[in-house]
Amino acid sequence: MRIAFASDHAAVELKAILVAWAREQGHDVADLGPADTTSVDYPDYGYTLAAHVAAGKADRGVAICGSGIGISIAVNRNPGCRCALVSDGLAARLSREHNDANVIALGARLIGVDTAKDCLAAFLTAGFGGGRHARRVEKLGEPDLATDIDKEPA
Ligand SMILES: O=C(CO)[C@H](O)[C@H](O)[C@H](O)COP(=O)(O)O
Repeated sequence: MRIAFASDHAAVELKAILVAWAREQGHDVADLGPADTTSVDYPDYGYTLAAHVAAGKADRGVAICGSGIGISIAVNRNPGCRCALVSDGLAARLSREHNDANVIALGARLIGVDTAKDCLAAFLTAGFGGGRHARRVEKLGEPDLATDIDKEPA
């Protein structure tokens, strides 16, 4: 699988560990940076990753910052991405089965390496469940609905 990784300065170390792990598993990995721990802004790297995934250059994306929050918000600004902030393997699996997430976000300051690997392994192996979940994911592809003040819940 083609997997793209990006982070901010807070997560360079965890990113390097996960990149190496993913390569060991035989995946085709792109590390979109940053390369060192010089302070950077998570939107810059989140947007780069989101554009990469939305353009079809990677099948899945992994976005990491200190908490995972900022970079997940950045990635979700791209309508071609469904980014799930996860902190355990079950949430990562559900992000695939129920939400067809194509990006996960991790908080390097909040979870340990083993948990991060659990999240990544589940994210890479679980499939989308379809059915009722497909109807809901389709609605996520209509961002205009989120700003329609007259819209009643279905
Ligand atoms: O976006 C975040 C919080 O929502 C991330 O945790 C960032 O990595 C964090 O804000 C960076 O903080 P720093 O004090 O500049 O290292």
